[in-house]
Amino acid sequence: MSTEVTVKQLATTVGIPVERLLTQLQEAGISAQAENATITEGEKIQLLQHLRRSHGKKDEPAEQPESEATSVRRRPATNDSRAARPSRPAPNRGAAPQRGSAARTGKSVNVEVRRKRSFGKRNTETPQPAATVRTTQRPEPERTEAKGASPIDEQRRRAELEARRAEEDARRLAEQEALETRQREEARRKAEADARAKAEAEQRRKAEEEQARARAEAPTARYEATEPDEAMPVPAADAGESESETEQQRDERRKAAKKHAERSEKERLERERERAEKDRKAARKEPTRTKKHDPTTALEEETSEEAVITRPSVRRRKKPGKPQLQDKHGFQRPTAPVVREVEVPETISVGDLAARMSVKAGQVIKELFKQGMMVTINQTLDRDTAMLVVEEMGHKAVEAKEEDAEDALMALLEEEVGQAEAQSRPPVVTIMGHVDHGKTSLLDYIRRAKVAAGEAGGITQHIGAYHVETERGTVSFLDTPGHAAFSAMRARGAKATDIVILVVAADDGVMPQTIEAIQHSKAAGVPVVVAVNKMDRPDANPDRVMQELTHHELVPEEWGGDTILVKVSAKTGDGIDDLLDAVLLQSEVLELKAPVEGTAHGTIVESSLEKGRGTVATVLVQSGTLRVGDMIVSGAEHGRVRAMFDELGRSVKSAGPSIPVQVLGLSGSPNAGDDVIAVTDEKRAREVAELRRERDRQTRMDEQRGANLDQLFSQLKEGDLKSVNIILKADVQGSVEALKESLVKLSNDEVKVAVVASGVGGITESDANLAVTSNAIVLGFNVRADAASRRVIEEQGLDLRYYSVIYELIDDVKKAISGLLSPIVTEEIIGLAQVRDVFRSSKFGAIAGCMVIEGVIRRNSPIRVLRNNVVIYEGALESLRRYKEDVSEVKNGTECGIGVKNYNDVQPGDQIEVFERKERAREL
Ligand SMILES: Nc1nc2c(ncn2[C@@H]2O[C@H](COP(=O)(O)OP(=O)(O)OP(=O)(O)O)[C@@H](O)[C@H]2O)c(=O)[nH]1
Repeated sequence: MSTEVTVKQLATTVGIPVERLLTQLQEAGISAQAENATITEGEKIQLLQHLRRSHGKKDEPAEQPESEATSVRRRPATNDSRAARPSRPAPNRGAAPQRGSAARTGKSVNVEVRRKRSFGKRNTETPQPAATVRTTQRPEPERTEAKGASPIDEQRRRAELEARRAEEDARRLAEQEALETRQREEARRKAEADARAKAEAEQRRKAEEEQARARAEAPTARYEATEPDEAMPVPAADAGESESETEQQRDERRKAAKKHAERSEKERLERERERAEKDRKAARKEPTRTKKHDPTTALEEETSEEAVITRPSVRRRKKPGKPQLQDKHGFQRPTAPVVREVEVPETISVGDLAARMSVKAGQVIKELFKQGMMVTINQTLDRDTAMLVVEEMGHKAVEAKEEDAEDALMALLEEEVGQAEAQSRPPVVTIMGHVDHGKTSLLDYIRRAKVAAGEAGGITQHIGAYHVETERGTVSFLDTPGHAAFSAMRARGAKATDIVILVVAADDGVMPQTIEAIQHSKAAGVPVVVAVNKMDRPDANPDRVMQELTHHELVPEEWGGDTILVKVSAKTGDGIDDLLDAVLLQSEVLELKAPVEGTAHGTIVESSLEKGRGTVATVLVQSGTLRVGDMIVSGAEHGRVRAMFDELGRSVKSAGPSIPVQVLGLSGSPNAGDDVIAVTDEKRAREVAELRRERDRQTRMDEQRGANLDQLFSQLKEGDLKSVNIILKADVQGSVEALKESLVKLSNDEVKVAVVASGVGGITESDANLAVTSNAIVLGFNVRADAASRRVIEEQGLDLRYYSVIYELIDDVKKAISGLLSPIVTEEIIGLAQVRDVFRSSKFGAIAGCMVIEGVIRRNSPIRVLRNNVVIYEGALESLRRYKEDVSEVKNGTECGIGVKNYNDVQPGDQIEVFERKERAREL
């Protein structure tokens, strides 16, 4: 590496004009005439020495001891009276360590300052250390003795200036060298890169040429094959063929290569552009996501999390969308009809049913129209109709199992009963038997009260319940008219009876209703205790009774069977204690138990509406304890227990298991056999009651429709089949149930008996209208038709009949449908009197001051007392007076005084009906 520089370069380095440098060179004796003349290293030193000399500096030998780092020391000694201060080092010099030796003699201080300059570091850093070293080897007048203030200072300043300049020169030279080196290095690298690029291009071109040649012609290929290892001279080898052709080919190849390069470049640029675009998008998303994750506030964080969570989910949803779209054109209509399983609740609206079948409501309406029903979209359908529609429309209908308020209540009750501790309870006994075999007399004897005597026709009509305390224990009795009410209660799911006492008159033996009673008892799984009654009668034949009973699988114990049989007389009371013993023994065998504490649960034995008292329901408590103030739900009714009475009319506060009580407070009359449940919550009671009411309404509608359909059926399809439609009203629910059951059973192969409607209370206009539409006979049992209904009945020519004896009513219907239309004795009302006031007479008791409003009142005719169109008493007249005179009859529109025999409870507002038994032809 040469260290020679031109004059111009040196002038530039030193920072002086070229002319001046040339002059200085000439002065120094260096022969450099032009600016591009070279100056050697030696000449540089020569110039330097000349310059120093020209500035009056002491000439120092050029040869200094060689060292990597030259130290220049200065030891200025002063005898300054003041404290000597170290001289300030030049800014571009390294900090020199100061070492002061403080030798104080009197007031004078000797200060020695030593400076040290080091160039070693720069030398090592510089790529060309030789030049630098040489430059730094310049002898400098560093050691100067201070002699006198002014010349010494001047000399030092000059020396320092000179040194600085020399140093500057050296630095510039070093920098120049470094710059040159860098430039040379760069040039070299560039040359190498160019050469490499050229070689690569040449190589590429050669490869392309080879390929082209290989494709083009074989001779060329052969030619090339002769000189395979000559890479660069290939074009020259081509020149051997034809110069112009080669040139042309080369141009073409070049063009092709260029095109190819351009295409490659274009593709590359395209790829880069795409990549850049992708990166740009990613960069755009990235800050958003990081921003969302930035938890500056809790709310923001939450929001951002939501966004982060929802965003991919949206994408996820979107992704599968694409194939779906692609597949869309492949959609095909289903080839087979879709059959759905439709759950049908108890009631459902047309609209809801359509929705469950996934069809339009119009289709359901159309279907129903086809079946003869005009409905609207909001109309409610019962389950049967809805299921029929579902099946008709080709779907599968299943009954929906719904957990409604009633189910929930029942579940709760079962749970409570299951948890409560069960205790022994009294047996509940039902007395059954044939007519007049002595059921009422037996119960009466047991209760020590005379009830039988006052009953109309000598037959039990009201279904009651009583409990009696005997010396041997408590027994509760249900007094029912035969087995009809018993079976009606059973039909409602009530199992109120534990033991049946089957009364068989010893003088009469087993009769048809005795057999029916046995069958009902067996069907219910209730054990039977036989009471062979009327043993006091001389013609009593208990053996015959036992004999007949064995035909019906009741074998008495004394004959080796397991049936307890007790011979009694309701008249004399003989054997009654034995009968009660037998009942209690049977109950012990049955181990009857029920929880005493907890929610009360029972059964309605009977219920009726009484003026001033509202609904009066006889409830048999079966488990728990019913208390006054309890909220109860019974059938479709509910209410709070206002008061409770026992069978003797005494007010009671509570009733435990197996105890019957009369309950006041229900919202309406429930049916015999309906359950009674005490609930804590009135809301729940109302819900359950409403649910059941709606169900009952639907059932009634079905019943009505069924009756009409039957009639239609009998008229249109089977001309031979006759249907007798009946509307039945009675004074108490028990009678309604018993009559209904008996009437329906009268149906035979030729005639069908249908009870279109039935209920408790007087016959109303609505009943009459229903009778018109359903072409029904109206039967009143101990009830009467009000004025409005009578008008309708007369206008329409309907058949209205009143009865006060169950078996008369049933027999009438029975005989009528059996074709026994022989004239029979019937009742005919001949007069009606309205009670205006009641007077007390010492001789006759209560005397009713009346106005005859219909017909005629006759002295010797039987009468009935009506209150709110319900018969409350039946008997005879004690007295009939007009102006204190006894008269035999009083006509319509006349006032009179009536005394009722053995009855003193007549009240103003009551009606007294006078009737006669007349013989007339059957109309049924
Ligand atoms: N001699 C005698 N007569 C009796 C006895 N038990 C009942 N009677 C009479 O038999 C008749 C009918 O008695 P009831 O008690 O009304 O018979 P019932 O079975 O209740 O009749 P229904 O209510 O119509 O089912 C009455 O006249 C009673 O006086 C008895 O043990 N001996």
